[in-house]
Amino acid sequence: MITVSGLRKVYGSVVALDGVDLHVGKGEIFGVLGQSGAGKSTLLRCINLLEQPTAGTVTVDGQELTALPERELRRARMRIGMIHQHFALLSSRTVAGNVAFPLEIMGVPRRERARRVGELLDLVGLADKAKAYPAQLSGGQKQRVGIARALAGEPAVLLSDEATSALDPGTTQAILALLKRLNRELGLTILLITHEMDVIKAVCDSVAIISAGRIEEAGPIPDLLATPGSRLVRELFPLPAPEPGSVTITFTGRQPGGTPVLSEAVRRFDVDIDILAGSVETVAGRPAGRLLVRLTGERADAALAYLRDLGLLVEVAR
Ligand SMILES: Nc1ncnc2c1ncn2[C@@H]1O[C@H](COP(=O)(O)OP(=O)(O)OP(=O)(O)O)[C@@H](O)[C@H]1O
Repeated sequence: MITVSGLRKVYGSVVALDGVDLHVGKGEIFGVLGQSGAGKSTLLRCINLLEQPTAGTVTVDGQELTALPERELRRARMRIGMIHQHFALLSSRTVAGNVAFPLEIMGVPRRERARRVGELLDLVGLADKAKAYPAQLSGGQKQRVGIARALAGEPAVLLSDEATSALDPGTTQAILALLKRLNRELGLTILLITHEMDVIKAVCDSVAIISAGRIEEAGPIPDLLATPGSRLVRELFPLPAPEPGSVTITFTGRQPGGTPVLSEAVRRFDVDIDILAGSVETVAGRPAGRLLVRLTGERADAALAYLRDLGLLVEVAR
């Protein structure tokens, strides 16, 4: 749905994007994770061509935006919704007026506009706030208005620029749940940028980690969880450096659910497992995590092979 190839953006002597390749599949929630200054906002602005890339191409929904003349680009941009960290609402307009704004620009007739605004406010759970002004809303409600407005043009993709960074943790989870629901119910493709791992954990199917204008690693989260040495895994589940002979076991979310795999290994192979450190969390709706253990017993190697067969990533420190 979104393909970015060889994207470069240079501001004077600053290389903000240094050859970025990215592919976001239809119906995916794709997260770009990176620290401040990594190039996330520049990437998002280059994807909807608010910023002209120095080099490279951007294709959205089959249309190469970097090849379009300005007039066609304006039309194509209407199919790209965007939500912002600080909501970017018009303070002099009501909630309904804010959501109606893009429809006015598109020339949608008044009655049709009113109908669409009603539907969109229903969709985001704000039907009772149509006549309120932004100043009368909570942060979470303002972001719901932002989302309704972004959906007005029936976009193929929604870009989210740190949309939950200004919200408290509870409100963040509610907004992420709303995005997930829109993704599922409307088949909406969402590309979000964030510096928060919690956002990635809560809703993303795929992730790209960006650092100094380059993509360090990218892919579906279950694939990255199963990749030895993955930076995502190291950041999600930090562990102390393993001593020689100790074993790092990564639960990739792919092992059969409901099986207590470690106690099963202990029983079957008559080994002892000493857990030295670990963390397990729900990632993309599945339990995943890492344990640092010491495994002892005559059949320790067979126990490790058994765990590998179950889809766990097992690494023995040398
Ligand atoms: N308009 C600009 N002019 C000059 N340099 C810029 C401009 N916009 C961004 N940069 C530089 O490009 C680099 C990437 O910035 P960008 O805003 O994309 O990072 P970011 O990952 O979004 O950071 P943050 O999370 O702090 O917003 C930074 O070094 C920044 O200073």
